[in-house]
Amino acid sequence: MSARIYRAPEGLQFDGITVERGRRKLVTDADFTAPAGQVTALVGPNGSGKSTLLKTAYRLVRPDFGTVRLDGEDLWQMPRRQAARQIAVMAQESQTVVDSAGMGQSVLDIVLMARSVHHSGFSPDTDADLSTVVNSLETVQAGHLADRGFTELSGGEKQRVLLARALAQGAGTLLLDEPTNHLDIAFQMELLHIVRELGLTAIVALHDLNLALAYCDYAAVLSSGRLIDHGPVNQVLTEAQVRTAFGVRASTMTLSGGQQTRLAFQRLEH
Ligand SMILES: Nc1ncnc2c1ncn2[C@@H]1O[C@H](COP(=O)(O)OP(=O)(O)OP(=O)(O)O)[C@@H](O)[C@H]1O
Repeated sequence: MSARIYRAPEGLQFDGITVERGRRKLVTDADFTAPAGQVTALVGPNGSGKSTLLKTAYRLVRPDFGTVRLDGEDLWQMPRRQAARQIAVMAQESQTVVDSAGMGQSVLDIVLMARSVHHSGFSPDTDADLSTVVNSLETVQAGHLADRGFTELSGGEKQRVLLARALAQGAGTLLLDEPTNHLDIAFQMELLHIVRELGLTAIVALHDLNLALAYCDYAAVLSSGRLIDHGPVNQVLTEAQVRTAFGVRASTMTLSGGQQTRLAFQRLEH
């Protein structure tokens, strides 16, 4: 199947990205642009390469081939701090990393750390930093957690704080790897609503295809490390594509007088 390639003049562009480990290709020649100011869902079965592809954009995994560009500029050629000012991340491992680094630290301290990318050396936090942090916590309805210790929070509370931390970084691009883990259904929807309302360039790795349909503008589908489709979410997350990518029977339902679609799933009988 040929992938529909949408190229935007600006945004986050993956240009022929290949990641290898030994003789194995984890991602093969991935080629798409997450358009500026839009939310792109990155979907695909377990192990299809979603996290690996996102890691090439937040500079945890250097691509063996290809280039990741932000608004035309090669991300891997930028100074680290410049890249960090432009791209904020909420990764799957963020909870563990912050848990071990944040022993004894308050939520406020944890979120304030995100502002360090705007400081040179050890310059102190400013009132503007504090106000950004308080606003970010309030945006994710976690203002009441500010004085609590991070490690004592529930999984869902930690996810909210990590989203606040990503927002407090003040970057124009957000990368969220399965951000709805641990969240109750109301806050799963709230989180994606918040992300969409921000108007930033965002890529969100998601397993829930209905959340992708409800809150994302675009979708990119990975299967065995290859990008098999990309485009407007309603044109990509179809019954046929779900069957191809996930081996699952999907039936489309329409909502809001036909304006929106959702999917119901059934196991394929072999
Ligand atoms: N450092 C590594 N060395 C070797 N293989 C790796 C490494 N990191 C990931 N992989 C493999 O690469 C493949 C893609 O992994 P990745 O985590 O990117 O998938 P994913 O689509 O995010 O999966 P999931 O939905 O389960 O989180 C998997 O088979 C994984 O085992």
